[in-house]
Amino acid sequence: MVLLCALLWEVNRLYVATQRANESLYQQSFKDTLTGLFNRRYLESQLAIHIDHAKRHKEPLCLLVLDVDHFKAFNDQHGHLAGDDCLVTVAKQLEQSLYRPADFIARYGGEEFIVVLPHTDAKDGMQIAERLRLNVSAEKIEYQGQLLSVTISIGCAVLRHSEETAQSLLIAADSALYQAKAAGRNCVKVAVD
Ligand SMILES: Nc1nc2c(ncn2[C@@H]2O[C@H](COP(=O)(O)OP(=O)(O)OP(=O)(O)O)[C@@H](O)[C@H]2O)c(=O)[nH]1
Repeated sequence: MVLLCALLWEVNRLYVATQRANESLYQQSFKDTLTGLFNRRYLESQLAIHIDHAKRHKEPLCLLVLDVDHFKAFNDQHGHLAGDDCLVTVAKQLEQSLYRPADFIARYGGEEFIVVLPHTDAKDGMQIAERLRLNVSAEKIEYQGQLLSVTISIGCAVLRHSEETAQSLLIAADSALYQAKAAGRNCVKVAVD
C-alpha cells in the first residue's frame, strides 16, 4: 500500500512537472529571444483576433510599424553586438512608453517592431507614436563606455472598414513607414486611402 501511494505520488509529481514544462515552452514560443518582447508568431496569432473584436464592437484600432533608422550603418560602425544591445534598449524603451494593458508590442523581425493599440483612433495613435519616437531618440545606449543613440521611423494605420484584414492593415502601416523613411526618417506618417 505504501509503495502504491509512493508510486502515485511520483506519477502525479511527474505529471505536474511535465505540464509546467509544456506551459513554459508554449509561453517561450511566443517570445523573441533577444529582446524578450512578443515575436512575430504571437503577433500573427493575436492581430486577427483584435481586428475581429474591434470590427464586431465598432471600436477603433491602430497599428504602428516601427523601424530603427540606418541600423545597418549602426551595426557597421559599432559592431553587431552593439546592434543587439541597441535593439534590447529600444525594445525596453518602447515597452515602458506604452501605458495601457491592452496595448502590445512585438518584434516583427530584424530592427522592425509592431505596436497594436486597441480602442485607439488615428489622433491618439499618432500621439502615442510620437511619444514612442521621442522617447527612443532620447534614450542612450551604453556600449563599451560609449553612449550611443538611434532614431526610429513609424508608419501608422487605422482600421477603417469591414473588409480590412491583418494583412491589409500591415500593408497600409508599412507603406506609411516607407513614407516616413522617404521624408527623412525620425518621423511618424499615417496611412491614407
Ligand atoms: N545587430 C543586429 N542587427 C540586425 C538584427 N536583425 C537585423 N539586423 C541588421 O539590421 C540591418 C537593417 O538594414 P536595412 O534593412 O538596410 O535598414 P537600415 O540600415 O536601418 O536603413 P533604413 O531602414 O532605410 O533607415 C541589416 O544590416 C541587418 O543585418 C539583429 O538581431 N541584430
